[in-house]
Parts: sequence; structure tokens; C-alpha cells
Amino acid sequence: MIDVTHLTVRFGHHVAVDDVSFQCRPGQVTGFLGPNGAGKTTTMRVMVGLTAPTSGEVTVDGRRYADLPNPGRHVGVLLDASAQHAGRTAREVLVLAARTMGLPLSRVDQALELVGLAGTEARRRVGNYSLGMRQRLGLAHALIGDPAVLVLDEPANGLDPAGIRWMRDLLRDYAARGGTVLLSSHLLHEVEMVADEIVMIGSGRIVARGDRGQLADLQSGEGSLVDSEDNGRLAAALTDRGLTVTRDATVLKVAAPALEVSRVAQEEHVLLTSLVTQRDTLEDLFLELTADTQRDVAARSTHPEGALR
Ligand SMILES: Nc1ncnc2c1ncn2[C@@H]1O[C@H](COP(=O)(O)OP(=O)(O)OP(=O)(O)O)[C@@H](O)[C@H]1O
Repeated sequence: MIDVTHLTVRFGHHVAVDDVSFQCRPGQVTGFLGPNGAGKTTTMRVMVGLTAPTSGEVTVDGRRYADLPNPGRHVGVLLDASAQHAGRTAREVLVLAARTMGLPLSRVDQALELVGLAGTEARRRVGNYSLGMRQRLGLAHALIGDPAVLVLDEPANGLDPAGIRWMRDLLRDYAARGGTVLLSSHLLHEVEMVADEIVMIGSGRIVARGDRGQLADLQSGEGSLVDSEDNGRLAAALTDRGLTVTRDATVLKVAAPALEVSRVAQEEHVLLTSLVTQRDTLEDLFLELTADTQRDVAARSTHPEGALR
């Protein structure tokens, strides 16, 4: 179990993590989702004792990381896959880890096998590895001590689609056997596919959290896509009734349920040619909740359309 309690991290005047609290439970994969610069890595660095909190704390199974005896046996960490010494082979990296943790060398081969780096791959220098291979090695390094908790920062970066699926299955299996997994990503899809719980962070603050069902309840609602024999008249009638209408290609997008749209069309004697319910996706919610922290929104307002061309 990971407990993050009122965690705040300031760098000078910049608040990177602002009063963040959440838990990661055993048997679950918790997805830590946020746009670039949201504070995910900083939070994870505090978890493993690499960054000091300004206030608040993080504990793993009730203890701070620094107070864990032989922490690699409790918490497997993958923060930066490229941080390994480029001149060492994968095998050497894992042998060193095994020696440091007091593990039998048989664990090295098991870990290499587990991440698909056994055989000649394991004898190549890490400097010649692709990013995906480094991520695999990072995962082997995190898993070698057979920890009950995994803290993984963007572990899918650089993996090919088959590798992403492999990692997803590995993490699901690990959680199913009672492990606790915290996995960060800036990609909603990646988190959605694997996480039981999602913690969304933007500008250092938690903006939403819950399982998929709970997040679905937060989604702001239902809209409709409608097409008719006279979209101009229908749009005017809908707007007159206070509904928000936008044109989406040839159809109208209305912020109201289909039944309401259909009633207005009937009152106006406009024949509908199609009417489809459109629910907000989790992605809409994510973008909405982190809108003021999305760099692309900021970039668009600084550089109005066309200014960059
Ligand atoms: N050592 C540091 N000194 C100053 N500012 C820092 C430091 N580390 C992180 N920051 C700032 O804190 C904020 C959060 O950064 P962090 O790396 O935690 O974000 P992130 O959510 O992991 O982003 P990404 O998805 O881009 O990795 C950013 O504005 C970053 O520039």
C-alpha cells in the first residue's frame, strides 16, 4: 500500500506538487495520469526518497522509503529507463542489483527471461539498447527483488504495441497476485487499458480520481449529434431555448439529450434525418479538468491559429 498524504513540493517559488493525497492499494493498478509537467515524476521521486517533500509525506506499507530495510525488496522502481550505465550489459546491471539486494544470481536469469531480454540481448551494452529495451531492463531491475510494490514512471515509453500489451498483462498479473502498482502516464488510453483506479493530476493538484465508473459519473453529460432537412432553422430554435449548438462538419452538435432535441424539432416541424446520442469520453473529462495546464491550449492562445505557419 502506498499512502500519499498532503504532499507539497516547492522548487523555489514554483509549486510542483500542491497538497496531493491519494492511496494505491494492493491488488490494484493505480494509474497516475497528467499532462507534461503536472507533477507525476516529482511525486514518484518523493515516494522513493530522491526528492525531499516541502510538507506532507509518502509511506509504503506504513514506512517512509528511506526507513525500509533493503528497499529494493519492498519497492520496485522504474523512474528513468535511460539512467542505467551505458557501458554495462543488461546482465551486469542486474547482477549488481542482485548483489546489492542480497539475492541469488538465479534471479538475474529469471528477471531477464521475464522481460524478454535473455540470451545474447543480455550480453549487449545498455548504450546500444533501444528505449524499449531499456524500459524492459528497467522493469527487470524493478522486479528482481520480488517487491510487493511497483512505482513506474511512464514505463510504456518506447515500447512497441506488442511490448505495451505484454507490459499491461504483466502488471495486471502482478496486481492479481496481490501486488500494488503505481504507473504514471500522460496518455489516457494507456492508463485506461490497465488501471483499476485513476488519479488525474494537473498543475500539481489532483483534479479527479476514482475507478472508471466513478470518473464516468463526473463526466458532464450527454450531448447529441443531429442532422435535419433544415439545420439552420433547427439550430436557431435550439439556441432560442438556451441550448448550446455548434456545427460539427455537416451536423449539429447540441449540448442536450436526444429526447430534448427531438422535442424541439417536433415543435418546429423540422424533420430529422439522423439523431445520435454522444457521451463525453474519459478523454473529454481529462482535457476539461486539466485544460488550464495543457501546454497545447497555452500554445494556441499565445500563437493564434496560423501564426506558427
Ligand atoms: N528539480 C527541479 N527544479 C525545479 N523545477 C522542477 C524540478 N523538477 C521538476 N520541476 C518542475 O516541476 C513541475 C512538475 O514536473 P514533473 O517532472 O513532476 O512533471 P511530470 O508530470 O512528471 O511531467 P512529464 O509528463 O513531462 O514527465 C514542472 O513544472 C517541472 O519543470
